[in-house]
Amino acid sequence: MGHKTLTFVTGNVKKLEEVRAILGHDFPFEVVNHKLDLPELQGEIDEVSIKKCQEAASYLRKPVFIEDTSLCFNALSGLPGPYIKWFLDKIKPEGLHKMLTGWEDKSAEAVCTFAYCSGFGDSSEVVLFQGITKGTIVSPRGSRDFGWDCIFQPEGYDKTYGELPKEEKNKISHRYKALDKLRNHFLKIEL
Ligand SMILES: O=c1[nH]c(=O)c2ncn([C@@H]3O[C@H](COP(=O)(O)OP(=O)(O)OP(=O)(O)O)[C@@H](O)[C@H]3O)c2[nH]1
Ligand SMILES: [Mg+2]
Repeated sequence: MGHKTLTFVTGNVKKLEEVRAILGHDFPFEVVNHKLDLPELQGEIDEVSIKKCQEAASYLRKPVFIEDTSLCFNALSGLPGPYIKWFLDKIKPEGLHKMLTGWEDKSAEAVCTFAYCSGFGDSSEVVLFQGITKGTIVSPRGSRDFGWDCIFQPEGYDKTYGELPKEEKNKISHRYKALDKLRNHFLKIEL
């Protein structure tokens, strides 16, 4: 069991750190990282993840999994959504918070979608594992180590992801919820 591997294609070291921490030592597959900055199609969350996964699998010519993270503002009908990376790059956490000035509704959803492709080629089937954590967009507080953590305050908490200890975030996060589904899937199937 211990020698089975799963290839996780991501260029984001913070994601990789969280994935390893959340899956922990009990997960019977070794997660091997392949660092690749993949082209990302525009569209709805599921579509973006499916294409990203097929792209990675056909490039590496082997089964892989990828992850795509969206931050969806309810007042903006789900935007920035899968485009959060570019918004964050250009306007930083402060700008993201300011985007909601003028809107009473500051609620948001952090959406994590893992996609696994067991073959390669354009028609290969892709399985999705999605986790959603609801929260509120607040002015930046806490660690700026990772993306927009400092402006996302999960529902039921008075701290942002950036203020919570890593172990706490990893128990309630969008990524944790998605990985829980992925874990159950891989525990059930024989690779
Ligand atoms: O504060 C955060 N807490 C998180 O839990 C989190 N997860 C992702 N992100 C950021 O949101 C964008 C997603 O874009 P994204 O999914 O395309 O990622 P990426 O391009 O960095 O890596 P990858 O596509 O190679 O895997 C990128 O800016 C990520 O840094 C997070 N920020
Ligand atoms: Mg990306």
